Amino acid sequence: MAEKHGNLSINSENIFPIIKKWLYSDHDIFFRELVSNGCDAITKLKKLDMMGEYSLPEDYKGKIQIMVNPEAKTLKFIDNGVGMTADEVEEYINQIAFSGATDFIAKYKDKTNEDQIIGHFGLGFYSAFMVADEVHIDSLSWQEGAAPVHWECDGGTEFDMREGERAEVGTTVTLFLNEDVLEFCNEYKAREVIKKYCSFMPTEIYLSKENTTDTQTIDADEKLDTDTVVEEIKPEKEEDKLRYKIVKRPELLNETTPLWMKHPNECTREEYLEFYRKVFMDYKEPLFWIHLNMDYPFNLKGILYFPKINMEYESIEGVIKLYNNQVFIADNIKEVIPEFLMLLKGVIDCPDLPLNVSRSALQNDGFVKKISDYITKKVADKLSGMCKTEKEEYEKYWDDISPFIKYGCLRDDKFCEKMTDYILFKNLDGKYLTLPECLEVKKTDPDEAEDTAGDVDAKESKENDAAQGHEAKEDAQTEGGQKIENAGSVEDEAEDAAGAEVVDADGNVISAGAGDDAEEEEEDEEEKKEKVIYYVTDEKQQGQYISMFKAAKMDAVILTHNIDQPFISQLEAKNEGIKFQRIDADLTDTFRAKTNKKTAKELEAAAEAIGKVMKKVLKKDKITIKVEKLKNKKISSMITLSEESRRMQDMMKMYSMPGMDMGGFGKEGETLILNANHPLVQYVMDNAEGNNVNMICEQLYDLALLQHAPLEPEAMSKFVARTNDIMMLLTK
Ligand SMILES: Nc1ncnc2c1ncn2[C@@H]1O[C@H](COP(=O)(O)OP(=O)(O)OP(=O)(O)O)[C@@H](O)[C@H]1O
Repeated sequence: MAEKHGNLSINSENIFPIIKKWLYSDHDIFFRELVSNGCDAITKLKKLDMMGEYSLPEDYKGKIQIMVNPEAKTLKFIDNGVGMTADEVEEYINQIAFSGATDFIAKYKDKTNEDQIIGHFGLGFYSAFMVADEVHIDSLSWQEGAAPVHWECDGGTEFDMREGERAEVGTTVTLFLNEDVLEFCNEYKAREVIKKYCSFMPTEIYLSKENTTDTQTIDADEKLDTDTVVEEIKPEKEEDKLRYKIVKRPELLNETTPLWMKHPNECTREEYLEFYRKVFMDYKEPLFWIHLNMDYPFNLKGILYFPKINMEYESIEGVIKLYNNQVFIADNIKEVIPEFLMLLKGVIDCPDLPLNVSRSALQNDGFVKKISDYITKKVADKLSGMCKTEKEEYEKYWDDISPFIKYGCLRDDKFCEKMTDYILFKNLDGKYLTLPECLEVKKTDPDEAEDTAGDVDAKESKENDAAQGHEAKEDAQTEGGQKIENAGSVEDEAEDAAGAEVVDADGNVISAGAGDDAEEEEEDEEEKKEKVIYYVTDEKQQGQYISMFKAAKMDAVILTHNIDQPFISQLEAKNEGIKFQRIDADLTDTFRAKTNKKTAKELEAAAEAIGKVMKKVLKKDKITIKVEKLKNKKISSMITLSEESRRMQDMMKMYSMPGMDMGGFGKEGETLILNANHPLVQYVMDNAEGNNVNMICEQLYDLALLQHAPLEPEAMSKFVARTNDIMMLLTK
């Protein structure tokens, strides 16, 4: 062919400095582009063979060789694909590819934020100039009679083309590296980058050092025709084999059929685990995985692993690697993968993705949204399916996966809808219940429960027999025994007791609704509709309340994770009639002895009197003081903290700036409940002016506080000193 010197048809003065500067942050991407071109060329040649237009040699094996040469400061990409004729180089490299690169630059040169470009697809061949001062192409086309072509360009707008010397069909691209990026011709660096981008490309990729003197030793029977023997190693003992020292073989760096490309039925558990270890370098076994495999309406394959998350010690950071036809694009592209799934580890391969567009365009791409929705749906299907058919396994994983699922519910409405019935709640007995199971009504009779606790005297027990009979009948209909109580049902139950006369702890007949006005009944109706799920946030701190609940055969669920508060708030917002209440938020009727209206009035009056004394002694005006007749006579005092106030306080704490005074919000909604059934409280009621009343009041308050939260340091010192004083009294 005639030598040719030409001008590259572009308007820009020189696009290469722009390419170099602009793609600076991930300029290793040229590896991916040049290897991809080689892969494409091999695929094309195989297709020509299949179509009968070309005949591949018997022993043909498509492969890409990458050769580093630190001395010459070059990098070579050699493929045995279709190759190019001079005309094709003219068309594809001088015109199309160049104009492609120019368009690309023109489109994005004003975007200062490099992050806006996904993977820089579309830059192709010219990405070589990001790192090379000069690039050569040596190619021989598959076409019969084609002459080899040599093309070179030194990074300006001019190129030279002449007949080349390449003797085999295929292409060699040689990069003469810029002094700033010589690291790329270091074998180790090259391996790292190739592994990053090309680990799963569909053609074998070999790395070697040009003219290397490195050697390796092999058994004689392993020798290949391509090996260069440096030395024969004679066996020392007769029974040993003959060995050869050979020039180090090129190293195969990729896996051409990654696990996600196989059908799930063909993959073994060990293969999934092996793949996980290799790709994510995580030697902890994942909990389980989902193999995505779909061809319609779009092509998507992948494997998502649920890693074992230890929330207390590690921050959760997943990795989802995105591939396009086995070519790595990037990690964690949130436009394609729903954000909450970023906690997982996995690979997604979607050849249909439009990757040469900006991220903002991806966000608005309906197709990308569909992919994202599909992934979400698949994950929800897998989880709900597991909950339905492998409940035991699901329960086993629950503690690990629950923060992830709850986070998903908070972030994604559709996921939330699908998962709501498969969220598990661990109850006080360590059993896992679904939300519907939690809400199943357990018509508990407080008195029967109290009997079991052994804290009710015989009189009370007998008096409530009527209600118990009813309870037994109901219980038989309630599946699984102990359920979380339906607020409002307790009172109704007692009153419904088929005309039975219900008597309070003092022997007074309760009016059982006869005297109640219509308004009260309406309120009951309202209450009935609202289902309360009690919860515990700290099993140790709320231990006293847990004991009370257990004694009363009431249940609660354990919600100790940070994410639980926003999660339950969302559940409440989305499910009218469901209310979550911390175990110490209020005194439920279950714990109160039944009283008639007269006693209630008396207690109110007593509360007012004792309240004054208490407030004065404790120097707290905000505190609410109630006097109740608790069935458990061992409890003298307890604190409740209204759910709303507590949530508000928690929120304020969470958002408070350092140093912000929280005092204004402190303890609002706090109620001190004094048990009129306890002799100490009775003593205070009867002896408001008594000698030790102050001390008793303070002690009652501190004891109540202690069961609810740790004491502040100052309060603790006072408590200890006072307790000593009280013990001194015992010595007298
Ligand atoms: N190793 C190669 N063997 C044969 N043809 C090649 C080779 N490298 C490049 N080409 C030809 O040059 C053209 C332009 O390459 P370039 O990498 O710039 O863009 P592309 O591969 O078409 O698309 P992309 O921008 O997605 O990489 C290719 O389409 C191909 O026809």
